[in-house]
Amino acid sequence: MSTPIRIGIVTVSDRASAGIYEDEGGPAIKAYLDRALASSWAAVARVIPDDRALIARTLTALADDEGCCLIVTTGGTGPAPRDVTPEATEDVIDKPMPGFGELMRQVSLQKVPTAILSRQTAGIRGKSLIVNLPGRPRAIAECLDAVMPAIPYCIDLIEGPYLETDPAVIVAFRPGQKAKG
Ligand SMILES: Nc1ncnc2c1ncn2[C@@H]1O[C@H](COP(=O)(O)OP(=O)(O)OP(=O)(O)O)[C@@H](O)[C@H]1O
Ligand SMILES: Nc1nc2c(c(=O)[nH]1)N[C@H]1C(S)=C(S)[C@@H](COP(=O)(O)O)O[C@H]1N2
Repeated sequence: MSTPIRIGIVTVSDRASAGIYEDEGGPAIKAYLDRALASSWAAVARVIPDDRALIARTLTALADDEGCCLIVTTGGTGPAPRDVTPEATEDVIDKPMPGFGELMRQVSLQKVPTAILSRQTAGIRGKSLIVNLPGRPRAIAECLDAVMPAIPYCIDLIEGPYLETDPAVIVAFRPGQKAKG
């Protein structure tokens, strides 16, 4: 039996982690991936406060111990004093992938002028791709729609599992391969 594809979902929010409000971000990422992915996969979800060392430890554990090929974070990307998700991401990655943040800010700017306030980034740790999303739950689909087409091929390149998407939702682009569907 092949190992199931594991994807980390990390909500970074002081208030959601304290139970002051219900986390909508993590479930929105899971719902998005359930729609977009045709491969069977399992979510490894965490809800944690905006603490740089804890975020870094959580990302490391999901990549190294839980074997997640993709880790999507939500929250903590802005300019506020406690927003440190990009710093924690940079603490643990071997390789930055700046195109993700650039593209997500560009598409988000079509939706909201404050898109430039997000410092969201991405990078590779071992065989894991880490992608930051802003905290507002509605930002999740706005950002993932933009970067999702490139994610399966990125995971191929880092020798992760072969991720299939539902082409009715997202067409995965793999250079040299005809689009399916
Ligand atoms: N996980 C979440 N679930 C539901 N709503 C959220 C979540 N994260 C953020 N939001 C909403 O988006 C707004 C902006 O998110 P942001 O990440 O800036 O929160 P924040 O002000 O840093 O506070 P916190 O870290 O306590 O979520 C929040 O005020 C909240 O209304
Ligand atoms: N697509 C999208 N991007 C967005 C937003 C949004 O609503 N949609 N909110 C912006 C706002 S208001 C902020 S402050 C920054 C940082 O948000 P965070 O600190 O919750 O990560 O993301 C920005 N990017």
